[in-house]
Amino acid sequence: MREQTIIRFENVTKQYAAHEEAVLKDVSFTIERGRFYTLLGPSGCGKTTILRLIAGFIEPTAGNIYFNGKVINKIPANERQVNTVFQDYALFPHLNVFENIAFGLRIKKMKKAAIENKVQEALRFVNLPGYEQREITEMSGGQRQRVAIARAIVNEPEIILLDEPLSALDLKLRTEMQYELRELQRRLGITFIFVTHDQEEALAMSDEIFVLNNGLIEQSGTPNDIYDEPINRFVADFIGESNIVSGRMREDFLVEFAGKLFECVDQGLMPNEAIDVVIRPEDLEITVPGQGKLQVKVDSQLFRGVHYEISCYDEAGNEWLVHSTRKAEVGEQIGLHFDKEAIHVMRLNETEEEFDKRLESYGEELSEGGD
Ligand SMILES: Nc1ncnc2c1ncn2[C@@H]1O[C@H](COP(=O)(O)OP(=O)(O)OP(=O)(O)O)[C@@H](O)[C@H]1O
Repeated sequence: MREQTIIRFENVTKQYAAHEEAVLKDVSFTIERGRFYTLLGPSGCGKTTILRLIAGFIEPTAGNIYFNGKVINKIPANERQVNTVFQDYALFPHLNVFENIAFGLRIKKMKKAAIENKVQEALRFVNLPGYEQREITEMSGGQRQRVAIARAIVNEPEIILLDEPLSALDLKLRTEMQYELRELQRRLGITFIFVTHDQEEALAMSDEIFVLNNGLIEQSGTPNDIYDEPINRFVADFIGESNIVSGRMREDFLVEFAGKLFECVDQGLMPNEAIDVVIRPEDLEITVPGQGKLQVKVDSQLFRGVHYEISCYDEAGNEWLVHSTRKAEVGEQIGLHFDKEAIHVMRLNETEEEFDKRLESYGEELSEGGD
């Protein structure tokens, strides 16, 4: 049986020039076969560098990259079972759709009839049957995107790398292509590694997300894990809109912020430990003044189509962003209610490993408590 792990990075560092700072710093992770991964992070954090290392366009400065259990640091790109879909698609403008897709197969000297079959199959996969003779210049952005994907899948790679492939498309087409790509990955069962700096795209598409910052993986996990339990301020801020305030853990299940004490579900921290607290805007509910857990004054309001985005301030001077279907008036005093589960306590400078252990210990205590 084939191993489930397809790619493994072991303490990989990449430095482009000897005197410059490393752009990847001692990074380790595994990629499992047949899943959809997203590398998410701000510009320059090292996403494309990871793709290039997997594709074989560059070599690590230190550490090892494994493919199906074997070190591949020095294996050239053309000998890897990996294909890349680039941001600008990198299609050949002087070749028609058929020839663009057939290109890699011709290089491999595949027989004409086999090429014909494979190209037709790839075109069916990306919903472009009948487009063989079209010129690339006569295709729309979304269609070019599909040709680029067909060109990657026709080689039957074990992994497809996608470097911001949707960034050139308008919002509507982009959303359509997100569905299409996700669906295509499920049907093909090939491992996809997708790069984006758009957190909504990452949440919508991925089985697993790696959040990168400054050459390090800050957190990895399912979209739900990362959205619901961000490990630190950076991740909480990067993934969706958040209210992040400084606080102190008074004792297990009791946290202090905005000058008050609140019941929470977190435990295992030091008494009086300084922490950050995250509450998502959609977890705050507007109540009449005097009720709710926090008293705030509305500072501004924006209509966002589905909800109002309301910015308010508490008496301690913290800003709170609220997503609500209820309208508020600028200057109005309102109360804010939230459940204790909506409070996410983040330890300052906690590593991902420590964070996972802490979460696991909650799980164990809960199940013990339930017995
Ligand atoms: N060939 C190179 N030589 C020197 N520095 C490089 C080279 N390629 C990338 N870098 C630098 O390495 C860092 C990481 O680049 P990388 O392209 O991996 O980031 P990224 O997260 O993909 O960013 P973006 O979203 O802007 O594409 C950046 O600071 C970049 O300037």
